[in-house]
Amino acid sequence: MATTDPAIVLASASPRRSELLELAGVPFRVAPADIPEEPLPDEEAVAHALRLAEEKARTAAERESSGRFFVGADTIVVLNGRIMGKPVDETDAVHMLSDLSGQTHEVVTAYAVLDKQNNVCIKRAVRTQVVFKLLLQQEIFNYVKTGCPLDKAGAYAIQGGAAHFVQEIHGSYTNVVGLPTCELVETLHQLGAL
Ligand SMILES: Cc1cn([C@H]2C[C@H](O)[C@@H](COP(=O)(O)OP(=O)(O)OP(=O)(O)O)O2)c(=O)[nH]c1=O
Repeated sequence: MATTDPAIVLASASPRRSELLELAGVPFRVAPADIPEEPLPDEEAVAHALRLAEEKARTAAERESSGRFFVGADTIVVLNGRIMGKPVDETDAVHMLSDLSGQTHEVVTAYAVLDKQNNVCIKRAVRTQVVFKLLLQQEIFNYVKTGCPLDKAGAYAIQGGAAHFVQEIHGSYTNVVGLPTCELVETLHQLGAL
C-alpha cells in the first residue's frame, strides 16, 4: 500500500511532543533539529523560547526536502524571571528543584509553525503557572536519582515522578509537558495544515 508523506513535520527529538501531537490526532513525521539552546545576553524568557522554537522549525525546513509545515517548540521554566532549561547534571537538578520548592513558577512553551511553501511563520508562547509544595531534601534526592529530571526543563516532569510535587496548576497542562496542543491545533487550522 502506498503511503503519503505527511505535510506536517515536527522538528523535535522530544518523545513527549510526539506523543502529545499523536494524541491530538495530527498526522506528522519527525525531523529533529539540534540547535544550541543557550539564552543570549539579557534575553527575556518568552523572547528566548520564541526564538528557539522558530530556529528549530527553520533548521528542520532547511534540511528536509519534503514536508511543508514545520513545527518547532521550546519549553522553559521561569522562576522570578530566571530561565531554567534542562539541568547540566544531577547537582544542577538538585539545585533547581530546591529553588522551585514551595514556590510558584511559570512554564513557558513557545511554538512556531513555518509554512515553507509560503514562507509564513506563526509563533506563539503559552504560559502556565505551577505551584510546588515544599519539598523534603530526601524527596529531591530520590527523584533526581531516578534520572528522570535530566532531560526536562526545570528538572521535573509533571507527567512523571514529580506529579505529586504539584499543588496547583493554572493554565494548559499539555503546555507544561512540552506542547500546548489546544493552541497548536488552532494554528495548524489557521495555516490550512489540517
Ligand atoms: C516542565 C516539564 C518539561 N518537560 C520537558 C519537555 C521538553 O522535552 C523538555 C524541555 O526541553 P526542550 O529544549 O524544550 O525540548 P527537547 O530538547 O526535549 O526537544 P527538542 O528541542 O528536540 O524539541 O522538558 C516535561 O517533559 N515535563 C515537564 O513537566
